[in-house]
Amino acid sequence: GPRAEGRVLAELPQCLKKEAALHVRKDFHPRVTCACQEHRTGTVGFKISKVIVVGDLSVGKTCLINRFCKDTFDKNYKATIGVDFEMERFEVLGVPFSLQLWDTAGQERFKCIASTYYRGAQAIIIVFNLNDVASLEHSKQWLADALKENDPSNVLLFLVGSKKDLSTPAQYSLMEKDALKVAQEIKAEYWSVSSLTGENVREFFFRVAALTFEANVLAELEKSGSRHIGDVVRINSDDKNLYLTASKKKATCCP
Ligand SMILES: Nc1nc2c(ncn2[C@@H]2O[C@H](COP(=O)(O)OP(=O)(O)OP(=O)(O)O)[C@@H](O)[C@H]2O)c(=O)[nH]1
Repeated sequence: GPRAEGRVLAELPQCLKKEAALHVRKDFHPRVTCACQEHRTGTVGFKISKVIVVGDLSVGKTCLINRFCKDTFDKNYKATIGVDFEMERFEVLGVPFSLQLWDTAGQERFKCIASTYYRGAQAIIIVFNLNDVASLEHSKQWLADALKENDPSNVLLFLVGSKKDLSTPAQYSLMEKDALKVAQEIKAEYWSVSSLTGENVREFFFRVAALTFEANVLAELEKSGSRHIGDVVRINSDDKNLYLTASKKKATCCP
């Protein structure tokens, strides 16, 4: 079936909000597209990228993963004890790519177990409930805890408001304003979803897969040593993206 073959991404999925996006390019980075066409993606096609999902208890982390991976929704709350994970296969620009989605416990008493699984994440998804402002306020603490185990300059951040179906348009737009501010502050990409209706769930995870893939290919090209004008040399760093400008070397195929 289509699942076994992976979810196919031929184009870059777009962000939800331009003011809180990891980047706003229309397409994959030209070097990434080029490397994929020329089969120069090295080990990326064999790699499994770890993505961790954190946030307060009952904000809907498990439901979000289950909606995407299994297309199911459970209205009953069952606390995650420690951690759980799902594998999801993609094919990005013709290259196989896998994400390991780690569902962690939000309950305080399970947090110490869960946090031992934070290490080595390439993307961190912080989930809050769009109908509970405290859960948004706690997102910075969740991020701080997750970053203790990871290299902040090498990880992609996503801030996801959940349970959109439960808020009125007026409530939603108020909450979104605050959430966009937090997202900008922590340099995360903002999304809002509903696991009940499925709104934005697929779009969101496709975006996570695409950006994680892109970062992996750029890192691989970086490792293999060739640098070109306009290359991103650091992504998601503190001083925004740094681009190489002083190189006289010409790109081999792409501008
Ligand atoms: N209406 C609505 N309810 C949701 C949505 N997502 C989750 N829920 C409900 O919220 C409750 C908690 O969902 P979970 O996914 O178990 O929450 P969690 O964040 O994994 O909780 P912990 O494992 O304790 O950290 C459940 O009763 C879900 O049915 C949503 O999009 N809409």
